[in-house]
Amino acid sequence: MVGMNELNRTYMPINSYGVIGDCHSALLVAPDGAVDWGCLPDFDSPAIFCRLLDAQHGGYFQIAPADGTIPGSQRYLKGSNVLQTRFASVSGEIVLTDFMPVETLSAWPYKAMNNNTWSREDGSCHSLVRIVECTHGELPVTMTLKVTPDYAAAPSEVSLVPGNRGVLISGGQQHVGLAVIGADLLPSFSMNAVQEPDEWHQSVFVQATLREGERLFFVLGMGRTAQAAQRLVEVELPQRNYDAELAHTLHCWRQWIAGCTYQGPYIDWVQRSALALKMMTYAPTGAIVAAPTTSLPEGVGGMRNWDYRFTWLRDATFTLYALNVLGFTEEAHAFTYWLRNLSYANGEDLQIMYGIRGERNLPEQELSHLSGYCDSRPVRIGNGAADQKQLDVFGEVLDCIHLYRRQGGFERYGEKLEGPLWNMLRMIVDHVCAHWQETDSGIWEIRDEPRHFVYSKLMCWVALDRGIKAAEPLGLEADLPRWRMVRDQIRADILANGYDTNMGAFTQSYGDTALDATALLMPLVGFIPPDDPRMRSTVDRIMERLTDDQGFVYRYLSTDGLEGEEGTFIMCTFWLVDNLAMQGRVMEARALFERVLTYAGRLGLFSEEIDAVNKTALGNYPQAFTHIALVNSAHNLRKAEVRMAEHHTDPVIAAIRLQKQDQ
Ligand SMILES: OC[C@H]1O[C@H](O[C@H]2O[C@H](CO)[C@@H](O)[C@H](O)[C@H]2O)[C@H](O)[C@@H](O)[C@@H]1O
Repeated sequence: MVGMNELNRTYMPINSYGVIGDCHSALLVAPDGAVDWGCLPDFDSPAIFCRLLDAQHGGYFQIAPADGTIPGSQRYLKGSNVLQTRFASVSGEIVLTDFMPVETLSAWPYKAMNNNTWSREDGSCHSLVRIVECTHGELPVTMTLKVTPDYAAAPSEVSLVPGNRGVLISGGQQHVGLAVIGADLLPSFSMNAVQEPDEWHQSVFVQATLREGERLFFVLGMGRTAQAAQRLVEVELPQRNYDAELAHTLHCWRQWIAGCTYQGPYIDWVQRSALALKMMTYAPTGAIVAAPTTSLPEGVGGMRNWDYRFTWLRDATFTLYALNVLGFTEEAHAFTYWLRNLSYANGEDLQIMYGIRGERNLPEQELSHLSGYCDSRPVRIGNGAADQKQLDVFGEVLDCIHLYRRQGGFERYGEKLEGPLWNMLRMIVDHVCAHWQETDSGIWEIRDEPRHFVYSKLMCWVALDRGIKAAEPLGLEADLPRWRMVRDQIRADILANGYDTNMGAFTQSYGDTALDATALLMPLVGFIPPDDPRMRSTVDRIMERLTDDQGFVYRYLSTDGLEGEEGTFIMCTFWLVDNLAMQGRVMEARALFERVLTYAGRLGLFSEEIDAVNKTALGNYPQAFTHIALVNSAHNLRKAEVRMAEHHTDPVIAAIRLQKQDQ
């Protein structure tokens, strides 16, 4: 019998998914107990579960009541990325606990750039643990496992391990082992494999009735070879103690989040964001992905579908900035190692993004055999943006190292900025001096003619500014007179060419009247005071002309060389929150911030964009950019509220206000 949950299942809202990870990869788990997205063992491995991108052909791994009408509700165990899905009915309740075990969440020590998850000698590695337990009454349970290796492009061979001990599946270069533990104690247990209509894949079904207190463990691992997968299922996985691994994994996440220094309102949101960001770090090398998914559309049915399972210098340094704000520095330490080990000959040669092991070659391909999330084609893997010139990334790298240095990061780990890292930064600043006047593709990676983007110039200014601020006090080798001169030139250039006096706003690019949300970053990077009249009117113009009916911000509305439309960009809305807060418009800022929060999924996770018409989540998920900006906005709101309270003349009222904010 096939459970109802497998029938007629199409697409779930993007932000309805729970996400679990082990800092090597992350999986998306739907509230009906189905893992619909999974690239194992690493973020950039080919997906073995991709029902998220093709409801008919993509693989998935579901554990749920046989009665598919029983709804599941998800929550994270407090302070962790361990996910629980509860299914309750009149006859009984089952609880599904999903996690990827971690030995440590310390970002240190990693091994080398060419390192990956295949770290054990026998070629086995990290795993997905799914524990299903009946907590009262009794309930028939179904497990369905459909592995579709290589993004469902490779056929697979399935074999059941005798004695109901598990399943082995091989296809393409991927070898999966599923160990089933506890079947021998359940007389009702049955397991069988059924050919799928596509003839390429088989699905494995388990049926069992669980009574109160009874449990089944399903543990999925990857082997480097078919033999390694077999050894996993027959020898290694059954020997492990999953209660102990769950306790240890919980302890690791809770110990990590306990390091969060943020105190203030929205703490649960901030901590969930921090936990999501940490999940996007790749422990073996210190890299950080922009999101663990590919091709979740920026417009449903459209072609704006991109692969985010890579490390953009921009996204990664923004992530570290947010983690730094929260008091986490180890991740920045690990990232500086990744950065230092990138291969490049000079500034020209430095890419804007790399693979998680520093790979330079990320060819963009379309997977035409997948229909895409809600028919949003094409599904892409790889990302052509890797070959673009984007001059802003230099400023982002310098700014991130600047904050890390100011927060004592180098001293904390007994390191110095001098040496290979400074050589790299100096090379970057010199490169900026030589190239800041050029056009580029900008932060939004437009696929159109390069332009003189104001934001790119702004971040060139930041690169110079932070370079000077590091070199001056530390006496580091630098062409300071040139750096100071170029910094001033860029500033004058932006003010002369990037501000439209008729419109009263900083523009997207020189000689253009289009607006761009990145203008909101100008006060945040210290280029201009937040209450400068030019900044105030820019904020007003953005609120008038670059927002939807909820006041959410589009990144731009100008052409970008791509077809189709997209939603409002959540990170940009948070930048507006920051600007309002910094201008003292704290009530407006808080209202906007709270309105955005209503668009999170039930677990507090966000994708990249919001559909202005249907009010649904769009884009890759969970998206680092959004969670970074949420953290920064909570922090900026708190600072603005403290400032307001301090300036209130009546100390009693000020104290009451502050107390209220802390509740
Ligand atoms: O809009 C077109 C571009 O969209 C993607 O880029 C966006 O995501 C990146 C990762 O988060 C981010 O760094 C960039 O600022 C965003 O615009 C896509 O990766 C690009 O290939 C595409 O051209």
